[in-house]
Amino acid sequence: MTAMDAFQDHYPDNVAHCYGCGRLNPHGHQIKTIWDGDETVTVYQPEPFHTSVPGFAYGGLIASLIDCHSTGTAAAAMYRQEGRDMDSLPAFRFVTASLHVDFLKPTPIDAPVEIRGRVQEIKGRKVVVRTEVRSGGVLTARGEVVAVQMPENFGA
Ligand SMILES: CCCCCCCCCCCCCC(=O)SCCNC(=O)CCNC(=O)[C@H](O)C(C)(C)COP(=O)(O)OP(=O)(O)OC[C@H]1O[C@@H](n2cnc3c(N)ncnc32)[C@H](O)[C@@H]1OP(=O)(O)O
Repeated sequence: MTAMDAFQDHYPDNVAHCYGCGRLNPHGHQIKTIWDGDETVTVYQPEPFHTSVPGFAYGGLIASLIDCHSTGTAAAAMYRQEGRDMDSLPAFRFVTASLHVDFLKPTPIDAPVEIRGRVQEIKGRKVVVRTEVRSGGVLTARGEVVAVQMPENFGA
């Protein structure tokens, strides 16, 4: 896999500024998510400034990674279901309707974090994604996101 295979590299410029996943946001996490069979995978290295308790990552960072991993997974899953390339139009754009996180153990800050996602449900404009977060192979958090296709009048 090359970096250009990441879902986020296919986001149109007008939705590529998200703090978690936008490749055009120089201050953001710029996560990169790919397929691994029926699962999706993101690997992210926390920075020292993401600290909560010294030695461990801030929970908001973990939530943010789960969030954007899941909205990316939702878009990719919809393209896959339709048998379409992620660059094809019209674009499937998803926003977060609901984000649930269970923090099971502290997540070390000095090792890469791996997030794996699975699509639980696709129904109309809604995709439910479940995720597991691991550090050094240890499960530290679980997430569930309800992602909904962005309406034309988003924010109106
Ligand atoms: C190449 C790919 C391109 C990809 C582009 C990527 C873009 C990158 C962007 C990065 C983003 C990064 C992430 C971010 O940070 S996104 C920023 C944070 N999120 C927002 O600002 C979203 C704000 N909310 C809204 O705009 C609306 O509420 C939305 C659009 C979400 C739904 O309002 P809408 O009127 O459209 O929905 P509906 O009523 O027709 O319902 C539809 C279905 O959804 C279900 N539902 C709704 N709400 C909830 C809820 N709270 N819990 C559980 N389920 C909920 C509902 O039951 C129904 O399901 P069902 O009953 O049919 O089963």
